[in-house]
Amino acid sequence: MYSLTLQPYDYPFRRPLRTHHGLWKRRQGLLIKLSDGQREGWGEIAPLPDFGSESLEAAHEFCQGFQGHLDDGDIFSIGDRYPACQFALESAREALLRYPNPPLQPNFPYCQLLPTGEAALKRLQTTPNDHWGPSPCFKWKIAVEGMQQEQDWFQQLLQDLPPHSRLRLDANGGLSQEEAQAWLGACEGQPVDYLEQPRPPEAWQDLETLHHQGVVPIALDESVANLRDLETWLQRGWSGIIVIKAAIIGSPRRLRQLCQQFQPDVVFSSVFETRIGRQAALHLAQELQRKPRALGFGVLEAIGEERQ
Ligand SMILES: O=C(O)CCC(=O)c1ccccc1C(=O)O
Ligand SMILES: [Mg+2]
Repeated sequence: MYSLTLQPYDYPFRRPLRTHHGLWKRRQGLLIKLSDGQREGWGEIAPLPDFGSESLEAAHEFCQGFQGHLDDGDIFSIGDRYPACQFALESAREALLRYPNPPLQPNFPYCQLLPTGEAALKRLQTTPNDHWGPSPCFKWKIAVEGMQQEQDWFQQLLQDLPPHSRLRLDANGGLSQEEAQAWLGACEGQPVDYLEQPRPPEAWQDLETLHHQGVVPIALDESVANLRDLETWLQRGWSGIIVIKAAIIGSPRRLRQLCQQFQPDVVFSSVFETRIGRQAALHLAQELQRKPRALGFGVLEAIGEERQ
């Protein structure tokens, strides 16, 4: 039996982030503490309803239902309607079992999220190259402004990248199939890791088509936001990249099982959680990410330092 304490948080980003889903200004979530009297473990509920997770309100109400006490059986029987709660409570339990918990730094580098639109160019132009390390990785959001404008900026961005950089483009499902084809054309021969979620999840055949063109790998993100969708894609034999937003995907235990069974090429990625959720996600990344790909946790410069 554990005691459960809930601590809501709400902090504004120093810089709001623009994506195809809109303007994002703050992060709200719920820190949870499990204690067994001797040891404690923290977890974080950082929902992303745009990606199909439960809302913060639903998660909060669900956790309040335990009235401060729960056991392993409760943790492992949380319904799939509460993926962020599954992640938070299971990872708090794992942190408790590891207690006292040494901070962990996996050896993978981070991919730096650039500001959206033209601001990315300014960021690169005003930052000394050596700030980014020897072989930097950057992510840039697209499908926010018009395509021609973005492709012009993209050409400039390629010029401005420090030597030996890699770039990831994330459309958040906002391109038409024709636009996605045009982006693949623009990326050909360029140092682009992948084009992330060019089409919305319902256009899954378009995503397969784009990936099989073989120009630049396609990464799924919104398409695999929960374990059921992830399993569907893996059973269908998806051979492209899979972005794992650990904080919203659901049960870490079931995620481990799927990764062991299918050995997918995964990249772990932030949902702008605090260091509590990030720590749990990085533990999973260390365990489950097979290729040494930059982790999608280079987000502090894009949104500003968390106020925790
Ligand atoms: O994945 C990364 O490199 C940065 C994180 C990121 O882009 C992101 C952060 C919060 C919510 C959605 C997304 C996204 O990948 O679409
Ligand atoms: Mg994405």
